[in-house]
Amino acid sequence: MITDPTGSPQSSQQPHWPDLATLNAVTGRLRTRPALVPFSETGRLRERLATAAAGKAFLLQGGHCAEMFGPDALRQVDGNVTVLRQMARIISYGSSLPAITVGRMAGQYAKPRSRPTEKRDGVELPAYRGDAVNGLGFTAPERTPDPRRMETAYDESAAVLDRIRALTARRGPSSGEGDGEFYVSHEALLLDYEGALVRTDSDTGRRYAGSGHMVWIGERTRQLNGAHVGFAAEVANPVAVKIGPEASADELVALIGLLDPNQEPGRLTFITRMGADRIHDALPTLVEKAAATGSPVLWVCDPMHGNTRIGDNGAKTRRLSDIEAEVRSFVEIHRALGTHPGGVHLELTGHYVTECVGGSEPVAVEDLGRRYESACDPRLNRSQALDLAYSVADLWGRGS
Ligand SMILES: O=C[C@H](O)[C@H](O)COP(=O)(O)O
Ligand SMILES: C=C(OP(=O)(O)O)C(=O)O
Repeated sequence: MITDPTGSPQSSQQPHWPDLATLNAVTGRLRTRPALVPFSETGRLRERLATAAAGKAFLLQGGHCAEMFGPDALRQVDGNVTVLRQMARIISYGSSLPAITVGRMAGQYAKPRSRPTEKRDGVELPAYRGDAVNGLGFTAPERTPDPRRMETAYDESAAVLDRIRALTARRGPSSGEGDGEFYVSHEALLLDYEGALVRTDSDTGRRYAGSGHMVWIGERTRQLNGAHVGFAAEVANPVAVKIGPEASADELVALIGLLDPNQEPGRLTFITRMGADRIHDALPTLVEKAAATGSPVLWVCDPMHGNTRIGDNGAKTRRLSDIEAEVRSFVEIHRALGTHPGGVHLELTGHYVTECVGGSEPVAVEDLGRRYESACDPRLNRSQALDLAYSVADLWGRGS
């Protein structure tokens, strides 16, 4: 696991809020706000994911690496929803499986970082940790964590959800089955925010993360005794855990015991992010040992996070060919083991950016500086995302 140099193992990757009085006031106000998503929708997503775990549906999860605040970001929602729905149709058609579409949207405002600070020209400042924590601008005031940003994150999430609902409202009998269904997810990283938005369903008495339909725990925060796993264990949402190449089978078995002790289909997803060059060594044992527990876990491939490289200009990039290779290996491994490859988890945008290399409208290494707009990690642009959707449709279609 990637260790965290900044926080205690109990609650790693948390900001050092300088103003605790404001923090308490903000979390107090957040506790009075309604959940952002209805419990009924969250429950329905769990049912949908159960079908994916059984090999009868496909999970398409994707969106920005880091969502940002403001009108530009809100305008980009349309492009992201459109590309995800286009991908879902391509994949569904090619694989003959219904696609469950889940945005990395309406809450993806907090980022784990490899290093607590960033240095430029001899100046060292706190690293950007997502708009819910601090600003991207490289100045001391911008980079100082500000708890009031968590309230903005709530308001921005609500605005994004409104826009998604407007875009996905059924338009009549010609709209395909499931077209009105679009779910949202994000990394449950910022415990002050997530904790303040837990709500109890008075009908069932179950506790839900009210910040989104599905939440995941990142590779850097999945410590078995950590606060993030503890948080996920307490809520009834579908939860996912990112699994990198250093994970041990014992850790996965322990995560199953902690997060899905009753082995309920649709509850737990493992999102594996191994890297194209490591997946063949790392994944098979993990899948075999987890499957041996009888767990109905849903296996999803994130082919982005294990394939990040640093380009000549110092910026992070990813090659579409590596991304496709990891997805191909993921499918081959699951097919060989008799388990189900359940879907993909992607960083993408519906807009034309030049952050990842390759594709049928190729982005070359020399193009990377042209439209590199991500606040954190490189995303597939619309054309690359559609290229990948065709490869995925072909891979899943061959096995059906
Ligand atoms: O999106 C994921 C992580 O936040 C990201 O990969 C960490 O990036 P860093 O290594 O630049 O901190
Ligand atoms: C940080 C992320 O991934 P990981 O935890 O797999 O590194 C992410 O998906 O934003």
